Amino acid sequence: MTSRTPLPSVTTKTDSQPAPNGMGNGLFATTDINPGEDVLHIKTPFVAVLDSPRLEDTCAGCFGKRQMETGNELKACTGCRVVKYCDRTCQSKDWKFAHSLECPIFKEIKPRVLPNNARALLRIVLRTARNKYDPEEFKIFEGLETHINEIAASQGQLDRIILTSRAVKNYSGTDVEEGTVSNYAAKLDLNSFNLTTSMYDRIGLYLHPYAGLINHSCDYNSTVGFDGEELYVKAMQPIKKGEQIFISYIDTTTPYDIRRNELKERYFFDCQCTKCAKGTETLEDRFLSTQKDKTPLETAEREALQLLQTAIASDTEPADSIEKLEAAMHKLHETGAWPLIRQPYASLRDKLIISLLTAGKFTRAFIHAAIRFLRIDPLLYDKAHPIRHVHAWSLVRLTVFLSQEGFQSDPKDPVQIQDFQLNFHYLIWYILAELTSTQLESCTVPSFKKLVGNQFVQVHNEFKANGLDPSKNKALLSAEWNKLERLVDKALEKE
Ligand SMILES: C[S@@+](CC[C@H](N)C(=O)[O-])C[C@H]1O[C@@H](n2cnc3c(N)ncnc32)[C@H](O)[C@@H]1O
Repeated sequence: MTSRTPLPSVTTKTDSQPAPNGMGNGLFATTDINPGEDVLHIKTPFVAVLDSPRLEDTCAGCFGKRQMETGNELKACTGCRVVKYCDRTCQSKDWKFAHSLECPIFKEIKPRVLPNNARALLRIVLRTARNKYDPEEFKIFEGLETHINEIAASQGQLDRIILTSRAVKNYSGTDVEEGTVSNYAAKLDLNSFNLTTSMYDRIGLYLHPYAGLINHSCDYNSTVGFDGEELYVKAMQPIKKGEQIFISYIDTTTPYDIRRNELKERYFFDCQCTKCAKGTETLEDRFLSTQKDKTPLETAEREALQLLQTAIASDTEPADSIEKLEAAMHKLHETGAWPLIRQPYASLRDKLIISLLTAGKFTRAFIHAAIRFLRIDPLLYDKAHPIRHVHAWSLVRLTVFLSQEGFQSDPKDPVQIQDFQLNFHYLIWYILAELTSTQLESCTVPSFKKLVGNQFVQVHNEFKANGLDPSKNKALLSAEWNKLERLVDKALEKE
């Protein structure tokens, strides 16, 4: 049963109610919800804007969704030349939504480009002045939490909000009072989401007041994803009628203290979820040994984090990043007590895979993607979690690439892939078959599911054209799988 709220763009199986334990309001299931089902689907944002670096390479109308399908080269808006679009369809949609109002302002202040939060605030103010918001939606927006008292106590954030609001008030010429604009800015800070592609890469920020009502738990039951401008909140576990919907505001794979500090600093609350109730007893906090003296571990962590900082600095060359990330991972590994899944180890590997791809080191990227797929993700993420599916997909893409382009192993690779005599085609089929068979319960968004489904059909048809059907050859598939397991084990021995 899907119900419609009185809000025009919202379809949901929830309603909003006061939540227990001082959480303010929250969303609660109005029916039982199965894993993979939509808890909430929002067609049109209240506001969504691209991060400044993405203005260059992402369509401001479809946020990359149509762009991926059409492959069109983006064209800059001829008025302001700040935002770009796939074509007239994307341009005219955004023009009607808000760009007609902001375009003359962007043009006037060029070459300066406002940062993402100021552009979002400007859109809210301009749309409000033109009565472009649905009154019910706006009422929920006005009721959203701001934590203005806590913000007032942290001078840095207050100063930033005041400066942004003042600038937006001036540029927009609105007669809304500066205090009200600041209140909107505080709401935006607290309640906005990372706008992501259907592959879960961040591209901007997004706000819808109804989605802003969802509270956090480190032991969350739902996840958020975007397909263009559409937001999907999907159930990751079975949710019973009356249960509260929880998402994660932060990376919940980090240890207890880090999670709690982040929630306190950014969202001003002490998390009381079931995971935090277990304190430092959960997987995320565990070391491999119980040595009493933690100094060597703390030193290794500090040094690894320093290396990470320099590795991700914008002026670091990919080859240099790779060296630093590998050195950081080695430092943690060397302690003999740091599990692969304990942060920052797992996220160092994520960043390493990206740097290896950028540097064209595809064989090593494949090895680390396989380690992540087999040894890390199953422990860190629920099987319906979109991150798991996206990582599996990137392993598929890498395997396809190696199988089509051929490869030459790098002597620096922890193992030489050719020694394992992998049959890439069967591996690709196997991972895609797994991904496809779990699509229904997975929390990924429709475009992602379509991409995976199409690729599987294509790969399966190629096998069929050669008179083969991998689903009938379980022994061969399992032999390939064992080879991959061995490759991963050997690579980890060398880490
Ligand atoms: C995005 S808002 C969520 C909606 C909010 N409850 C409201 O009524 O507007 C985030 C704020 O909700 C509250 N909140 C969310 N999750 C919480 C939790 N697990 N424990 C306590 N407060 C929470 C905090 O005040 C937090 O700053």
